[in-house]
Amino acid sequence: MIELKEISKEYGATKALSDVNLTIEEGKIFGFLGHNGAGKSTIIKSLVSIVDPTSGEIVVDQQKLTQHRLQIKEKIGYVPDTPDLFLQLTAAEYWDLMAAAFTLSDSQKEQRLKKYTELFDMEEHQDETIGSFSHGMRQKTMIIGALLSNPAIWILDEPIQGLDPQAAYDLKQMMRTHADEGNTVIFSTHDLATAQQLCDELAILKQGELIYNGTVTELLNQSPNESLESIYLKMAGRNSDSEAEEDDG
Ligand SMILES: Nc1ncnc2c1ncn2[C@@H]1O[C@H](COP(=O)(O)OP(=O)(O)OP(=O)(O)O)[C@@H](O)[C@H]1O
Repeated sequence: MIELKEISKEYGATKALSDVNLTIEEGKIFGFLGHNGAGKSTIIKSLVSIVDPTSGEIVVDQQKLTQHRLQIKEKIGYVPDTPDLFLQLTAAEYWDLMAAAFTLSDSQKEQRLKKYTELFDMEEHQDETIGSFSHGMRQKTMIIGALLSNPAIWILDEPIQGLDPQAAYDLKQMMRTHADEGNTVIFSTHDLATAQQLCDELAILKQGELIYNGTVTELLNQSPNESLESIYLKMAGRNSDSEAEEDDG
């Protein structure tokens, strides 16, 4: 279980997160939704220790992140929002690096690489440099790297973006399977259909504040005759800003 307790983050004068409280259970797909700049990546980067919250606490399986960073990082597979990393390495070299970081045995590495490179049509491209790949191929390279350790917590920042329909379908299936096996899957998205299709639980952020936490069904039940898009835009969109209403009127 992951607990976010009163998490705030300031970047200078910008308040990216304001007192966010959340609990994320195992065996679930948990989605973050929110407009550009709402704070999704900041939460995700806080979970994977790239960003340190200004205040508050993250607790994973009863361990405080600040006190057990390494043990917690070992549980996590992370797919960043930009796959433009390690461009000089070949895909195989990148996966070797990930396998070494998680101290996988050769047989574990080979078995998992075979499975995932086949699934993502990457076998033929293993020895090409990441810099020569399309956006989607870079994304697949990062996804495979994150899965090599069979992580108990799989965190993906806008993972569907840039994937072709087949790869997007395969990734969504893998996220479902990974959660059904008892792991935690956390992702951010702008795509409401993906959120509706995948999320067991949803958090909506607006300007760093948590404005909804619950299931998609519960959200839809709040306004039975409305689509998720309409409900979401009323909550998180421009029309919910009093400033915008004042400007209009
Ligand atoms: N390194 C940084 N330095 C300064 N401000 C930052 C930094 N990273 C994020 N911010 C600011 O924090 C706020 C939240 O950004 P964040 O990237 O978490 O949003 P997001 O919901 O992931 O947005 P998007 O959907 O556009 O990726 C924004 O106002 C952003 O400008």
